[in-house]
Amino acid sequence: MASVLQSLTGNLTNFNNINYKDQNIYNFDTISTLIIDQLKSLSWWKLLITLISILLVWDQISYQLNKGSIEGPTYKIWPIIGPFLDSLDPKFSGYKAKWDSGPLSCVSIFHKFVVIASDRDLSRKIFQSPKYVKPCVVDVAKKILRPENWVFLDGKEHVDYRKGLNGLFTKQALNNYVPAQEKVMDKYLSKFQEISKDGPIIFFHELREIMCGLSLRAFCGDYITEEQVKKIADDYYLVTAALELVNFPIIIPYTKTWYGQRTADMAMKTFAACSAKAKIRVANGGEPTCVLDAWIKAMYDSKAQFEANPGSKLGVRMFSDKEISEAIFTFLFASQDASSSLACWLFQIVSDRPDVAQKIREEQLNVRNGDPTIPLTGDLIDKMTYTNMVVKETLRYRPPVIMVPYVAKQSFPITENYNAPKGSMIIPSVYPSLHDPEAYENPDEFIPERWVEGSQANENKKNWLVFGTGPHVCLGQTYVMMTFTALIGKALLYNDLIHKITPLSEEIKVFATIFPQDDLILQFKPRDPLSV
Ligand code: HEM
Repeated sequence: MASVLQSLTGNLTNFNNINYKDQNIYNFDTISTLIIDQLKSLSWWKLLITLISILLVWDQISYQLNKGSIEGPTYKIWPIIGPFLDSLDPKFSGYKAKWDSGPLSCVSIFHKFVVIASDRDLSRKIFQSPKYVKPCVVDVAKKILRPENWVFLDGKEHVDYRKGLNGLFTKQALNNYVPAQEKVMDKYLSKFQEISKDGPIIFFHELREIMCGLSLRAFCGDYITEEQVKKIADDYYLVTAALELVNFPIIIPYTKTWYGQRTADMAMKTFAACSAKAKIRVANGGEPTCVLDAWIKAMYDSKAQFEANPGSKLGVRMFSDKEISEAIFTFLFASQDASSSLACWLFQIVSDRPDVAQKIREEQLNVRNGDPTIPLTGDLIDKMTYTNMVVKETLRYRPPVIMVPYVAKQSFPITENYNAPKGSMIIPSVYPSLHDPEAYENPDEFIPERWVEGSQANENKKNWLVFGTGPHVCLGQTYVMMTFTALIGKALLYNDLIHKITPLSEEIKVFATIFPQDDLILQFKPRDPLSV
């Protein structure tokens, strides 16, 4: 290294010693010639080492320039790559250390400069600044989700498209999907009893499967077959793996991204076929029972209104089966990991707290007037106030999405003193706001009662960043509250949940979202739903 520096500084010193004035060589051509001559005089390996040295110095300088006054390592400890190796196996403790280091902190990985906001108001500002930021997706996402997919729209185009989707996830629309979802719940809850009859087993994969089943029934109703649901549920983790933040941007056969793309293509083909069937059924007057029906009905209704009144504005245009299938895939993509995370924590938390489980059971029987066989409806779920608070507290205590990556479209003045450079990744964090002692007393304790109406937690609405905020706020948040309230209620009515607690149960594993490190070892033991 010493010889490298000598060679580098030696050549630069020679260059400086030239008396330009005397030789009257101010012009650019002459200087360029000089540099080329100097470089020519180097052997190839000296040249290579010189270039590498320049790159290393530039890497550190550009890091300093981007970092400015915010928290972060004083210099890049690992030149060029930065903490790349850590990012291959992200640790929750690493994120926590970053949040604790200051309201804004940074890291630099290869050429990517990353700014992390831990402060509530700065995080909100980022979420709500579509002028400066847009959601950041890994390069390969456009290939897997397809470049024309709506999730890549930005600004007004995104807002307009979103307007057409919001109606599919309102409470009123969701009520129509509940009966199909209840069938999925019943089927899987029986299966859970069966597969764990000999004692607690790992439930991580089982819960991912039921989540996929619930979503796909809500999205595609009975147009999708059991086998198709099973196939997509089994293979979906390949998409998650392909879309990890650190992944190779080119799709090479038999690599993670290739398997991910194949799975996505297979799922979209299935959804396109479901859409074609739904179009026929809805055209024949079928009432909506799933997202596909509701969307297609909105298209037909708009078309009919427009034809009756040609001067009017077309509300919802007709979408092709391909476009619909891509959008449905994004719903699955957005929901699958976060819902699976919530499912794991929710089942773990209620299993470990018999008092909470008991209160849920009492409420479940009460809202059904003592008849556990009463079918689920939106109105019934509305009455499950305590169960709903348990779901909400789980989302606060263990928020599935701990931070959301955005990218700066232009230099972004996040604070008076700090401008995040254009092209940097800017990450508003969710977790710290949800564990802020000023909003939530004893934030590291699980207290469902903190959500009673008028309470401090309920009043601190600005801290509730579980589903983001701003133009990209989660489309499925009402769906999440309804589905999980109904699911945990039914599960507890009909089962004793036995959790095998291990030293890793409360440790947090990061795999896109967060999970208990031991993957949740659980048993579903049948119980008489009438016994309280
Ligand atoms: C526990 C479950 C879930 C959590 C914690 C969650 C959380 C989030 C978060 C944090 C965002 C980013 C918001 C932002 O950038 O401001 C988001 C976006 C989104 N979520 Fe969810 N989500 C969940 C389930 C679902 C489900 C079930 C759906 C089903 C439709 C869904 C659909 C979406 C969509 C489509 C977006 C992108 C919206 C856009 O870009 O306009 N999510 N979600």
